[in-house]
Amino acid sequence: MTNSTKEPQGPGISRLEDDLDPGMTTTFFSAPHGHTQLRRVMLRVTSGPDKGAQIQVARPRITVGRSAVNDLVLTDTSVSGTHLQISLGDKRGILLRDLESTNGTSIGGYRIREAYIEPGTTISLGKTDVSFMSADEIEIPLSGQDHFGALWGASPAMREVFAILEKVAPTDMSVMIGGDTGTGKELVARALHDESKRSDKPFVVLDCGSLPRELAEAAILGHKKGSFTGAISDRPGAFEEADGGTLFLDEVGELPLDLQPKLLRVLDRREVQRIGESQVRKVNVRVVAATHRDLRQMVGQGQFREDLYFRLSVMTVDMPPLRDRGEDILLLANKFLEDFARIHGRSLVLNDEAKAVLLSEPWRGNVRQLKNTIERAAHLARSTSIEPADLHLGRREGRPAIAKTQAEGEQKEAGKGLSEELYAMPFKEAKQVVVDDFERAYFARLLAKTGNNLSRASAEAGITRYYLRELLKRLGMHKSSKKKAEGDN
Ligand SMILES: Nc1ncnc2c1ncn2[C@@H]1O[C@H](COP(=O)(O)OP(=O)(O)OP(=O)(O)O)[C@@H](O)[C@H]1O
Repeated sequence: MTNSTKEPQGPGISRLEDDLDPGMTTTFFSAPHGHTQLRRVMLRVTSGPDKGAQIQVARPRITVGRSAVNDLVLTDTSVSGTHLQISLGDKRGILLRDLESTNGTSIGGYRIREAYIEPGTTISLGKTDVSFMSADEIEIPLSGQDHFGALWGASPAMREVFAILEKVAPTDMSVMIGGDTGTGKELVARALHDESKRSDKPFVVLDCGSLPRELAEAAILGHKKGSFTGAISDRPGAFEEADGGTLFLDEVGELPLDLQPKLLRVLDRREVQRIGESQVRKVNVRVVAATHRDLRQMVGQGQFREDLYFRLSVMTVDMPPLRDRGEDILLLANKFLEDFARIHGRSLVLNDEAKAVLLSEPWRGNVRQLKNTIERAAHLARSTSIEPADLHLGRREGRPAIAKTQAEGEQKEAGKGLSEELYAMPFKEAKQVVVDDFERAYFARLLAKTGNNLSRASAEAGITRYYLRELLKRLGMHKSSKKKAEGDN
């Protein structure tokens, strides 16, 4: 049994590469100009109900399990939907990870949660043994460009993404964009639209993560006046609004399970029926979706519909984290300084020490965090040169406490209770520390009060939902609010 006809995924997807085997995608290592290395891996089932089955794949993450979304699909009933994952993108080696399977994953009789493995390792799952074997390395071309739309990057990982986007953009293919927060998923969706023949038609964003459950269906399908409480006028849904153009389903993994068949129906039939209406309206929409979650794992765990997954993932692009593409850090930082100069009329450069600090950061918040860091530093810099102190990095551990005590009444006297350390800092830096802390506390309380409902929270705060979402993202509070909201629903 092989699943080599499965839709390929990840950067370097071979679907468009005639010279590569189907199912092949890439893992990149430092490479000569114009090409990147792929490592093709072979898995062979050596015992169990599927004995003899084997696959050859070359993609950054390979999964094994019973669901059809896996690269190696097993029929063994003691194996979980998505049982285990093998990651080739980790610089430290080939990482095997059990995906919280019911019956566990073992090597040499020892149950493991995570382990680095070598070719030749036998992995046991359920009643099945799978031999992990190495295979040959091949090369695929990289884009000659260092940007695609507003997306910049010169690393092989980004050039590989650009090469895929250049080919996919002019088509009507559905694209699923994966990757951590702040890696540029929304920018990819916009660029795909801008570079397509639909560019003069609408680009509509539907953030599935912040849609209140009771309004989600109407947001997708639209509604007729009076069809439910609050439906005060006829309204088109996202598909109608995007007609002729592109609909970007952001955080699609957060879409409630019971709504997923409705979305699938619209995608299959290319028509919508507004809530409360019998009329059917034709729509011509290209769908691009994004998620920071592992959708294949969600499918395996029954949290996301398999048919919808395949419908949305005709092509999959995984955005590499910034920590894996050090070459891009200074390029992006300089781009953000150019943007700053254009907007504020002030040209700044990074001094050598500041560059070294940037290169040593782990960038957990990815490009968004880098952008915020550079913008803040540009505002704080006292000369035309940005110094390490302006970057405010490495302060997290030793960050000054804002208040020594928050006791009632003590705040009446201006500044009473503020840490002495703040007074020792330059004014702008101190103010930023205080404002950051205030914003975090304010929005934490607001989200708790409104049950993480962004629409209600923005109304209470007197700001737009879009602005609230941007603020929460900047403060690193966006995802947690979504997760909580999901639990509430
Ligand atoms: N390659 C890039 N070049 C230039 N700017 C980038 C790049 N990647 C991300 N950015 C900038 O970083 C910020 C975050 O990007 P974006 O919102 O697209 O990320 P995301 O992956 O969609 O994040 P989230 O999952 O949190 O919604 C934006 O301001 C965007 O313009």
